[in-house]
Amino acid sequence: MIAIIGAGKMGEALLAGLLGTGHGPGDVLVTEPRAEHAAELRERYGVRTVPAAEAAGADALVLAVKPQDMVDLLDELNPHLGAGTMVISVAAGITTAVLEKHLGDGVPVVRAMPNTPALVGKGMTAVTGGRAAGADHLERAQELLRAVGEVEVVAERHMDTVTAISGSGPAYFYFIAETMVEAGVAMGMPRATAQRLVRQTISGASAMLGESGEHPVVLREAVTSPGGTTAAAVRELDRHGVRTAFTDAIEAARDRSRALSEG
Ligand SMILES: NC(=O)C1=CN([C@@H]2O[C@H](COP(=O)(O)OP(=O)(O)OC[C@H]3O[C@@H](n4cnc5c(N)ncnc54)[C@H](O)[C@@H]3O)[C@@H](O)[C@H]2O)C=CC1
Ligand SMILES: O=C(O)[C@@H]1CCC=N1
Repeated sequence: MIAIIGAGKMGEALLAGLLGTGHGPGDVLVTEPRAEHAAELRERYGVRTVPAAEAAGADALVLAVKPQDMVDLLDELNPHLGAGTMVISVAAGITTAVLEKHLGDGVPVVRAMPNTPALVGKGMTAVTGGRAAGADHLERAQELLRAVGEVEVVAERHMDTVTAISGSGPAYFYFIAETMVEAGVAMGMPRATAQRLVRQTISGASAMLGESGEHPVVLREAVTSPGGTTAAAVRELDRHGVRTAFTDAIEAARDRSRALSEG
């Protein structure tokens, strides 16, 4: 039995991803304190919603509450944990040391950082194991998360960078998409047309990146005709320091993830 505690944006994406890839609604318990949302989840997915103390007996607990709510939740779960229950936290910044401190040293914990494309089975998750997590626990966590996309095992020191790159990463693409749509509208294009062009362009570009195995520079060069339109656009991006802005943004996300571990 898998229990998802906190079915907000990320918890629900994992729930939907798991149910879409072979897990039945009877295999998953959900804890969600917002009563109205809990009712929607029961209706939409056919899962059972239960209090945290009951969910704590599942074989694998996936904790998807906000980092700021995590310590209270860990303290609430601690007395109810089943023997051998593995705990997977997806919270940004919450270290395996914090999880162990509040759950007990012998509890196998895995810190994971997924992203919302898990909802459509295209997630990217990085995982790292705590002190009591053996190879079998890490394998079980990977197997569970592979249901919603790809999984990479990383050293814990990289987890804040993972959060900044793949955890928050989808938002950067939506930001670009939003900007491209608005640019089209500003130039007089009907909004629906701009949205269609941008949606298919970004999903086509992503598919090429994913399927070709080419470095992004090679793919960008193939679009950049000598003396043409793309070169003119890229020159403007460079003039405005967009590369530096992106690097600074990703560093800010990494630093925020670090700060969240300090409470
Ligand atoms: N949204 C994203 O793209 C990603 C989020 N995460 C992590 O997932 C966690 C949740 O983030 P979001 O889903 O964006 O936030 P959210 O605010 O949408 O979801 C949090 C959920 O937890 C519930 N909750 C609060 N206290 C609870 C408790 N004591 N027991 C059970 N449920 C409780 C809330 O009602 C809410 O549904 C965060 O720790 C975040 O760092 C990780 C990767 C990506
Ligand atoms: O914004 C956040 O804090 C979470 C973690 C990664 C993506 N969303």
